[in-house]
Amino acid sequence: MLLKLSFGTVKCAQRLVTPAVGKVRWISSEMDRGSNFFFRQLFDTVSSTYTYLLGDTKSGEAVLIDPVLEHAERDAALIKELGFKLIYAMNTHMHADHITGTGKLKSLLPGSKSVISKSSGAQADLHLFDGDLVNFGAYQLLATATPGHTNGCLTYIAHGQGIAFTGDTLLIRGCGRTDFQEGSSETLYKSVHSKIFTLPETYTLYPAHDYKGQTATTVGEEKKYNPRLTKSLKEFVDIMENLNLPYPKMIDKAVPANRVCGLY
Ligand SMILES: N[C@@H](CCC(=O)N[C@@H](CSS)C(=O)NCC(=O)O)C(=O)O
Ligand SMILES: [Fe+2]
Repeated sequence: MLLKLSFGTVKCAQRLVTPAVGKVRWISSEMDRGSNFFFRQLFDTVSSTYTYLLGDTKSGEAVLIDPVLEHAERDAALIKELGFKLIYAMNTHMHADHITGTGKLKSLLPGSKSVISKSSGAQADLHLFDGDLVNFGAYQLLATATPGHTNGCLTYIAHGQGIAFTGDTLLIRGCGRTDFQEGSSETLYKSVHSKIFTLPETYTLYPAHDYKGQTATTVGEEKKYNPRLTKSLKEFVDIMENLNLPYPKMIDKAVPANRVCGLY
């Protein structure tokens, strides 16, 4: 099933336009400074969560991936300041360690819609299925099902930019744990090997968390250096069974809240 999500053309905000060239230069993308693709990585120090703002500086349409409730005002202010119109507040999955900001952002930025996978079991304005395309301006994210950490985990791939947002499926030199929600080490291993490690090695990967201060990785690096996912399936399952991680402090509050976009 291919669901195309798109909004009508949105007029470029006045202050984003450089009259001489008719497009934005001063908030250029970190991906490709010659394009209209805008990228910004934001961070929550409490849960070590990365939030990503992506936008089309020409149309003004933007999406936000994995916003955190406590930073909804920060994110909304940045979006407004830059002249973007948020069309989708999206989650890679139903988080267990923090409450999503998608519900609050809908009221801070009227017109935006919350988005998550159908198989997450969470409420949202739009439910995604594997293979759906999320359009914002001239750009697209391909929603790719990568279950294992949870049933509903999606990796959002921007093939045009050679980047992907892996949520908790693949972390830098790590991966999401599989000992709660609908976790399955076998499923996660298959997801990574079939959907992420098959991408071009130059693709940059942006995870939902990092606990050591790193910001991004590449497919090639993880295929070579990931200490868990370079192993055989059997060794991987054994590693995952022996992680002995403490339960996320917020899990009992976060999961019920995230079933309803953080509005509880
Ligand atoms: N200590 C943190 C939770 C840390 C944690 O469990 N992180 C998750 C991603 S958030 S669901 C994870 O999958 N970690 C894998 C790993 O190897 O660290 C807290 O209490 O919130
Ligand atoms: Fe998670």
